[in-house]
Amino acid sequence: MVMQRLLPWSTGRTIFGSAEAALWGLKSIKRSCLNFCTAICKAVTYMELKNLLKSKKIMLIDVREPWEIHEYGKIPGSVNIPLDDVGEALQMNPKDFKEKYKEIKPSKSDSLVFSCLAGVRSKKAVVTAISLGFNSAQHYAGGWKEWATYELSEKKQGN
Ligand SMILES: O=S(=O)([O-])[S-]
Repeated sequence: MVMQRLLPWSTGRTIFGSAEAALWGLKSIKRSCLNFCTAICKAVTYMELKNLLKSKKIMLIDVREPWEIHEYGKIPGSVNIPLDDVGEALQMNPKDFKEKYKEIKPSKSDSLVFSCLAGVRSKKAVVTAISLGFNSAQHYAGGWKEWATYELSEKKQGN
């Protein structure tokens, strides 16, 4: 009798307890992912990117959508691979990559820098690239937004 009275309460508590545990688990996973991204996503500055581009030692991959590039412009020398295609592109065979992107496919030891508008998508691209073994992948957190601002002010100063 006592057990019967307790059962609904205890079942409810169990369900509630499980939901609470699941929620805590999800929050903890989210926190870990954010920490993971922050820890592994190395970022380059505007000046570092400029120097890297000059040295031709990197492949700069712009992960914005093609329409954004047509509409707003792009960092000279960048290759457009939209974020959703990054994983597939980095797993393509070199011949298909060359055919599709008109560039030599980077090797896992090559330096990759991802950029987007303001650093959100490029950070995700770094996580994808690193998960595929491109361990020196970095991103330009300032993105097109910062690049365009700096370039404009450099032009105004006549540099
Ligand atoms: O390009 S963005 O994802 O930073 S807005």
